[in-house]
Amino acid sequence: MNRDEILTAASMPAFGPSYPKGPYRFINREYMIISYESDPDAIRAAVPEPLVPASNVITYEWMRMPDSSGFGDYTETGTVIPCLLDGQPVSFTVQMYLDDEAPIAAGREIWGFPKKHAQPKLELVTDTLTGTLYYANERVALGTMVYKQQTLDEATALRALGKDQVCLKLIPDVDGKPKIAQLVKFAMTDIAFKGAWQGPARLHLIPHVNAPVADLPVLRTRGGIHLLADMTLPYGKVVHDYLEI
Ligand SMILES: CC(=O)CC(=O)O
Repeated sequence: MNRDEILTAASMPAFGPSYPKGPYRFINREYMIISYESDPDAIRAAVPEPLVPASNVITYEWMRMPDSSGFGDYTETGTVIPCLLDGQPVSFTVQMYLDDEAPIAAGREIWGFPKKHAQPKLELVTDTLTGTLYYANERVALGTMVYKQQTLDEATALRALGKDQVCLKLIPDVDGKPKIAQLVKFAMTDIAFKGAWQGPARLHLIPHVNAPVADLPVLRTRGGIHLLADMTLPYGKVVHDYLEI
């Protein structure tokens, strides 16, 4: 393998890369997003400066991605905190759990998604849209929402899907010291809306040391939205570099 071949490899391992180069297109990406009130001190502790929490209402989300270029068929779940960055609204992803190695590796290495391997599920069970998360054989999250009872307008859904997102990317150097410590921003593009609904939802989070979803406790559930769309995840942009300060 020569230098050019090494530098154009899509990802590690160069001999059988975990994921190809982008763009990454998702067909029929389905979301169940449950909003809930949580503890303001716990929220502040989970948010890296200079991001500032926008409110004490945060979201716990499930995503089904049955047809994703380069990544395949997988399910993901995790916590997102609405924040402000230089006064602008962004969504900060605190933790994510998924069942597919390719997007775990790509998500962590490219954008800094806080992804861990686990067993999430999002499915329609009789009349109930149902999300679960199992970590190390234990159930740590259960979300339920009524199914397609009330539509949500397309403009609101597109605003939610296209909102700027931010991740904290942390990659150590060979000596264990930080090599990359950045906030990375990106937003979904080329969104093809396919449907959106809203309605009552419930969320139950169970304490677990290695999947600490319940460390942002549910004080009151506000409601859920259910979205279906195609979209592209583009590369990101560094908006804050902790090593340059
Ligand atoms: C690869 C990714 O990080 C995208 C996703 O799983 O949402």
